[in-house]
Amino acid sequence: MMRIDKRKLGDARGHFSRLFCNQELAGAGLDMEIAQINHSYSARKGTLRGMHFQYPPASEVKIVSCLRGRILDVAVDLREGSDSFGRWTAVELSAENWCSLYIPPGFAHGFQTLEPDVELLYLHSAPYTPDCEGGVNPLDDEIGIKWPLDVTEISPRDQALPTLRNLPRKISPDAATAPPR
Ligand SMILES: Cc1cn([C@H]2C[C@H](O)[C@@H](COP(=O)(O)OP(=O)(O)O[C@H]3O[C@H](C)C(=O)[C@H](O)[C@H]3O)O2)c(=O)[nH]c1=O
Repeated sequence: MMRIDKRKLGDARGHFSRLFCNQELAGAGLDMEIAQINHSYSARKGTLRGMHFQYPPASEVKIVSCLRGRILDVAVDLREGSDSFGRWTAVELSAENWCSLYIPPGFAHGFQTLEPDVELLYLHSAPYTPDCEGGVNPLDDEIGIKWPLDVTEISPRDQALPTLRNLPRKISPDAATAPPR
């Protein structure tokens, strides 16, 4: 995983920044072609979304940016055979810090809003493929994500996601990623 610190080019009018550049990413050894861009809005502080991923052949890179408000963004390593399998890591993303998170294939992604009225932008390297959708429970004690706030909103689907030990299958890191276009 990588935190991307985007440059804000400011002047008297405000600022400008580059949200995505595959040339710059390639320069940092990160490979990404955009297949889909998603935008989510969460009204309440404490909203929990996740932990989501897609199985091969639609496993995907995600680059997540917080355009409004502030979140704790979390990823869990689900790659079969990984030394950090089942471990989570978190980064605070906000409109203020203007950082993005690069999440490679094989990681589940989720977040909790730390303010009301949060908007997120997702860049995906694979299209939404319902047959490849996967998820792991964000409240699984075995993973032990330390969410900072009491959960105020969570979808029934996310509440019912399997725990780590009940995942139907792991994600083979060398399996095909985004389907051929
Ligand atoms: C991703 C997607 C979803 N949908 C449908 C499926 C559901 O009926 C509805 C909301 O999807 P979902 O409940 O998965 O939305 P979130 O819980 O906000 O999931 C999102 O937030 C978590 C943290 C992520 O990492 C996911 O990539 C991202 O999809 O939109 C579509 O129609 N097209 C799409 O591309």
